[in-house]
Amino acid sequence: MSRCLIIINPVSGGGRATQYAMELQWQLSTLFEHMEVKFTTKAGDATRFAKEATENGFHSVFCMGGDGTINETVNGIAQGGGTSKFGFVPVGTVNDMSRALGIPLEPLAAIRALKHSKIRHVDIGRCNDQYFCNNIAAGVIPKVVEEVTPKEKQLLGPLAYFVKGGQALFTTKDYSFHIKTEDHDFTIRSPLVIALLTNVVSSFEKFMPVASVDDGYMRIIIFREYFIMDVLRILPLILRGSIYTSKYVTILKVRKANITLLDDIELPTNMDGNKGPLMPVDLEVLPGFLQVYVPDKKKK
Ligand SMILES: Nc1ncnc2c1ncn2[C@@H]1O[C@H](COP(=O)(O)OP(=O)(O)OP(=O)(O)O)[C@@H](O)[C@H]1O
Repeated sequence: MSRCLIIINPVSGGGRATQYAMELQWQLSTLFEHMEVKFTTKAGDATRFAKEATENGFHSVFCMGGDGTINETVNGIAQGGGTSKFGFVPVGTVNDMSRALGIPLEPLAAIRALKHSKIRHVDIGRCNDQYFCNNIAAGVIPKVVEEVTPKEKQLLGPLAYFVKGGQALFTTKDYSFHIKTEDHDFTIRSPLVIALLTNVVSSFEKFMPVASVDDGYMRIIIFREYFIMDVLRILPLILRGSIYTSKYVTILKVRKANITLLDDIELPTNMDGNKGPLMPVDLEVLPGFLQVYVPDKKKK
């Protein structure tokens, strides 16, 4: 009997998820004989639910939420052994994973697209003993991203992160990182380091156009030290999609990396929009690990 679990975060995207719960159940009832629905009540629930379902042989685990809920659910599937297939309906503010995978940003369209879906084997990253689907960032931006309030998200959508991130760029604070990969071993001062698996960061779909979700690599993007005046040049480059070829970043295409902070401070990271581990981080790409439902244009 094919079983699936649906995990719903009732607070994602300002509480939008619950209004689509029935529609999602109805859609999946045409694909699965047995369905369970679980609502999260706190951080960590989605990971626990997804881990249990994967360990118990559920064919698929779906979640409805933002990138934070997706991250938690994928962590659960990975911790449970990775056998369950993964699907999601985006109801968050930024929805980077939807953008990277071509899943409609409108929840009803994403639910309907499940009918004409196929499985794509997508890379995920391991960071210490956790997993990420899109990015892990350390430096000036992650600090302020955590300060974006639900009200700001509701009012401004992804722009809330852009405004805060833009403000953070004006904080020209640099950190000393030691970066070691298969081919590199060096120390560098930088205000912001991002390890990225896809082409999208904070809704900017042209951030890393040369990357794709299943190329088996992550890009380590190291922002160079810059001056306040440079910010006015950096922001348009990010918007235009040409930051990755600019003089403001160094990019390493790698499968593994170890990033250590040499300054004697605690620097938090941000992982797929959630609070990530403290430095140092040990990173590794797990190529094609996650089996994800994505729209199949041919079937449609
Ligand atoms: N019932 C709950 N009440 C409060 N927080 C919850 C609940 N269930 C889950 N969470 C936490 O909410 C966090 C944020 O969720 P998520 O990222 O999915 O939505 P969002 O913040 O609205 O979207 P975005 O990241 O795009 O801004 C998750 O990391 C999760 O730990």
